[in-house]
Amino acid sequence: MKKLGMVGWRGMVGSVLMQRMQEENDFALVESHFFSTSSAGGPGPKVGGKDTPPLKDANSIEALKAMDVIITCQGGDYTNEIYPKLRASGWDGYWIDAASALRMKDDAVIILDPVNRGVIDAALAQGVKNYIGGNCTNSILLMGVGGLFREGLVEWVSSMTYQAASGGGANHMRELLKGMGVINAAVAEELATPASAILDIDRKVAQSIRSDVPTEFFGAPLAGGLIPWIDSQLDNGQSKEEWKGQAEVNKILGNDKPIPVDGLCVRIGAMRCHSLALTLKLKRDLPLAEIESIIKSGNDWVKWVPNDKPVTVKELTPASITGGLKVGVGRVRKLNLGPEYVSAFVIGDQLLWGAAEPLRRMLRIVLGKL
Ligand SMILES: NC(=O)C1=CN([C@@H]2O[C@H](COP(=O)(O)OP(=O)(O)OC[C@H]3O[C@@H](n4cnc5c(N)ncnc54)[C@H](OP(=O)(O)O)[C@@H]3O)[C@@H](O)[C@H]2O)C=CC1
Ligand SMILES: N[C@@H](CC(=O)OP(=O)(O)O)C(=O)O
Repeated sequence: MKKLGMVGWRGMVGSVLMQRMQEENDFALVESHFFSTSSAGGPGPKVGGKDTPPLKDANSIEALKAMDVIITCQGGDYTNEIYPKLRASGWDGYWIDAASALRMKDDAVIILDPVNRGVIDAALAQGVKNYIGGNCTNSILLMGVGGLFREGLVEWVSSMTYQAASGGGANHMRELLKGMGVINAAVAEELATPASAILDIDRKVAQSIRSDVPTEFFGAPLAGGLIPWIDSQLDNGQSKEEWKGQAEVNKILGNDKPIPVDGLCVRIGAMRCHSLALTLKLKRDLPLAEIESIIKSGNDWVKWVPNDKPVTVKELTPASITGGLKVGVGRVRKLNLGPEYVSAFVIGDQLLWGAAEPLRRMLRIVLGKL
């Protein structure tokens, strides 16, 4: 049995990964070893109802070297610190990583197997050993409308995003909820009094958002608002998150000639569903029915939502999508811009296909079980 080292398994992404691996019985396929950066020697997690050996030191190159496969959700700082030392020590195992640190390296593949299994298989055949999960927004984009890319139909795509708090991490999710509570508390009395004036409520809410909603993690109030910037600022005016769109989508697809992908990335007050409002310029004027069938054929997780109001407001929402593997695709229609211009709204749980799911599937691919 191959030895699997799990690093970062108790963080937010790692916990979702652990849950999925237990659901799919992945641990039965490997001899698993759990690592920690902070509590080596402490008790390991229960897997399949059984205890695991004490935690190993995630900073020990010797301990890591004994693994055949390492999956890490520990973050980019850990990868930057440990990965080069591990390779320099002669380790030749498979490194499967949720962090962005190695994504654009020449010796790494961005993994999203329902979309780029061919790219992954070719890399495995060439002996590539580094397999990195994609940026959540781009993985959801491709899980949603990957069929159109597969058919070579996309000339360019503009992607305007609505990204959940979980993309920042657990503390960001907590900050959003605290902020919601602060706003509610500021007007609780008025809300309990039906006759109270709505403009008085609105004034108090605005005051509360400006002064009292916590901003420690997001740097600006998110509850009751939005933040039109995600990640750092680049010299060309893009945010880093926006830059990743074109860079990662084309690397995932293995394109020699890049398809332009760009748009604005916006943080909103959803918990863990990222959404994207897309404008796609297609290379041809296709009937809507054909576009629908190509999108549906993209992969088994596409949840097609017809462009009708009642079903859209019920099914194409975070409330419907959160916690599941289905990626909703709807609001597909021709735009006034011309017959090749098509809109789509894509929504997915960013901790599943956006983070954890491609990692556990890559383990199975390495093991020859998928
Ligand atoms: N958040 C996201 O949406 C996405 C994140 N990623 C990547 O995954 C990385 C990990 O992200 P995320 O899971 O959000 O990070 P977390 O902050 O939740 O977890 C990272 C590590 O923090 C340590 N830790 C310290 N205190 C606690 C605690 N109270 N509870 C749990 N863990 C604790 C754990 O390490 P230890 O056990 O060693 O102490 C844990 O593995 C990111 O840096 C990013 O590179 C990728 C895609 C999406
Ligand atoms: N940046 C994403 C989350 C994330 O972790 O992305 P990446 O894996 O590319 O660093 C967000 O905030 O929604």
